[in-house]
Amino acid sequence: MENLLTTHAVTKTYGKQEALHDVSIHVRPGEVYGLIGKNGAGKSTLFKVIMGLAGQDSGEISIYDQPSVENLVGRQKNVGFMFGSQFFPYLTARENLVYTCKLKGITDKTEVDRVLRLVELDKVKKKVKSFSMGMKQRLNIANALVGKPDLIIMDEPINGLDPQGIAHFRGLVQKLNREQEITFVLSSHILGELGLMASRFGFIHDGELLNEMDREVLLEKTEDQVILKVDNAEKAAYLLEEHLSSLDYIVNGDKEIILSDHIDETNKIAKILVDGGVELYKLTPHQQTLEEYYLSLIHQGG
Ligand SMILES: Nc1ncnc2c1ncn2[C@@H]1O[C@H](COP(=O)(O)OP(=O)(O)OP(=O)(O)O)[C@@H](O)[C@H]1O
Repeated sequence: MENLLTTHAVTKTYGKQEALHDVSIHVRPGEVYGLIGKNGAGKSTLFKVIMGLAGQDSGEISIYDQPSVENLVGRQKNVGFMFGSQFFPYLTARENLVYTCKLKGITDKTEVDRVLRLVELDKVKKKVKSFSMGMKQRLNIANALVGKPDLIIMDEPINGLDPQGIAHFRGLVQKLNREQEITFVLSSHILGELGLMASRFGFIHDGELLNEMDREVLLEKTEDQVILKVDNAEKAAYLLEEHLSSLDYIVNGDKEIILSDHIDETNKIAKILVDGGVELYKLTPHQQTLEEYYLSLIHQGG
């Protein structure tokens, strides 16, 4: 089986608003797939369509290489889904999970203990209302783990977590991925948050999938740059274009230029600018961040 989950050219409109346009994603078994897109990009809609909670206008969903149009119940059984927390605050984690088991028709009495142990909530007795955000998130994962799904989909799971909570969440996802062989699809509007966690990425923007790529490829794309602070960015750009070949740069405001090539020639660059009468305040080497790469991807439209 090459892909565990695929969407084939899925399109979905709400009235006149096209939330998804021809979206095809490919999630392979065993990977942690990060779906990245800013607010309103279509992430939640795609997950709802995958889970059968919203109908698509056209296109298909396949899970385990099976077109799942007819098999909605099977789809929901095989996939653990987290879409915001919907727990009873006055019940404990265990009591909430007993309820989930009932909803899913699971009669195995050991299932609640199994999932509580996996997320390290088995010793916690207090009610969910006094849980921290991090504990609620672990309960969310436990909830998705009920019934031993092979695939867990989580919409914006990192939203609201502090750095320690994010680190714990990351460790848990990686452990479940490795030891329980669970495939994850996680969405975020911040690439950096999933940068350390996901092995593959899909970038969605205005309802369209711009690109899918492995993490190694993504990391190669974050390139070395040089940032020039000058008194006149427009004039500096003109001078550099005149003296250097194949120049890749962005003028950022009136006083800044971000250069992506000729970065080993900083002496030459400084001389061109100074000789041309541009005042050079600062020249700083810079490693483009994942977030900056993502913004440039959106800017280019793919
Ligand atoms: N039930 C709905 N009725 C009408 N429009 C909707 C509905 N749900 C989503 N949309 C619209 O579809 C587009 C995609 O929304 P969606 O919620 O899927 O994006 P998202 O990437 O999950 O963003 P967010 O993180 O803000 O939820 C948006 O323009 C949104 O306004």
